[in-house]
Amino acid sequence: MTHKPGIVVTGASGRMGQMLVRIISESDKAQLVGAVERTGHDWVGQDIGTAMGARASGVTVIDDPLEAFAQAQAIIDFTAPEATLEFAALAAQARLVHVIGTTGMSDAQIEALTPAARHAVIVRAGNMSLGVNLLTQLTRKVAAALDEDFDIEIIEAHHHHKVDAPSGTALMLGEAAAEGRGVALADVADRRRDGITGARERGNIGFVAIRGGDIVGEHDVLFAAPGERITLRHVATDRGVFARGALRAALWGQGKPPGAYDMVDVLGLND
Ligand SMILES: NC(=O)C1=CN([C@@H]2O[C@H](COP(=O)(O)OP(=O)(O)OC[C@H]3O[C@@H](n4cnc5c(N)ncnc54)[C@H](OP(=O)(O)O)[C@@H]3O)[C@@H](O)[C@H]2O)C=CC1
Ligand SMILES: O=C(O)C1=N[C@H](C(=O)O)C[C@H](O)C1
Repeated sequence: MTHKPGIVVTGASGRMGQMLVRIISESDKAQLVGAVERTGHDWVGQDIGTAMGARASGVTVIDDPLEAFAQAQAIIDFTAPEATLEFAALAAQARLVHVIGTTGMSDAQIEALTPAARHAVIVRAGNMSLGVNLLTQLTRKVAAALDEDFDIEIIEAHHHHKVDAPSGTALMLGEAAAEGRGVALADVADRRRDGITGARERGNIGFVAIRGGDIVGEHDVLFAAPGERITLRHVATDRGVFARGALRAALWGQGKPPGAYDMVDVLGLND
């Protein structure tokens, strides 16, 4: 029998945490070996399956990440920036594959992952779906083909619980558009529109965030010129696409040299 990599899910009670627990439990390529929640969380001490209202899984939710990581080959982490930094240090100590889906990280927080990536395989992406990662490639190509007569706007929509804006995906798409244009996103990003903003600046890449209801995640890249418009669109209707992407990343990372990777590496989209 082949060895199935053991995976720990952090933030196991969250929307993505529960989806990951389900997807890993159904997989014949990996096994769930740990579920971590914050100290004081109601689910600590309970079986993760039972806490989710499903069948008992044999995995108890614990609040000591290091204890959980000791059993594992990979952790999948969709939590919050401060927590992700803490988990990265521990995953590096344990030489694990650390798959990071957490968004809303500042540039300084992303930079702070660098020491961990010397010891661990870190796969980080603002969106783990195949569709969005393909969309970034298309966005880069379209942006490279068009001149600044085409205003680029990135419009994203998410559920009302989401705490960060623009979404991680919107920023990935913005980076791709800026790369296509041969400019730095930081120089052209327009993230604040309120009041008398003045006319739109030529060459800027604008971001618009919609929050409402249970929208899973929708992203449009609009290229608007006088007389014509192009829209590239991705719509996620099921969080399973992110969880399956993350599991694929955790498996892909096994045996890879330490370093910082993304889903384009995992999916081989640059090959
Ligand atoms: N890259 C991708 O493909 C995707 C990324 N995401 C991102 O994943 C993240 C989580 O999203 P979602 O599941 O909807 O959010 P939830 O709020 O539903 O879940 C977050 C989980 O992380 C836990 N958590 C938060 N802060 C800490 C902390 N400091 N220490 C320990 N645990 C912590 C929460 O616990 P508690 O409830 O106790 O706070 C909760 O269990 C977001 O950043 C989101 O943008 C989401 C979908 C796809
Ligand atoms: O918070 C979410 O839900 C999502 N977050 C990611 C993001 O910020 O882009 C990915 C996905 O769109 C869902």
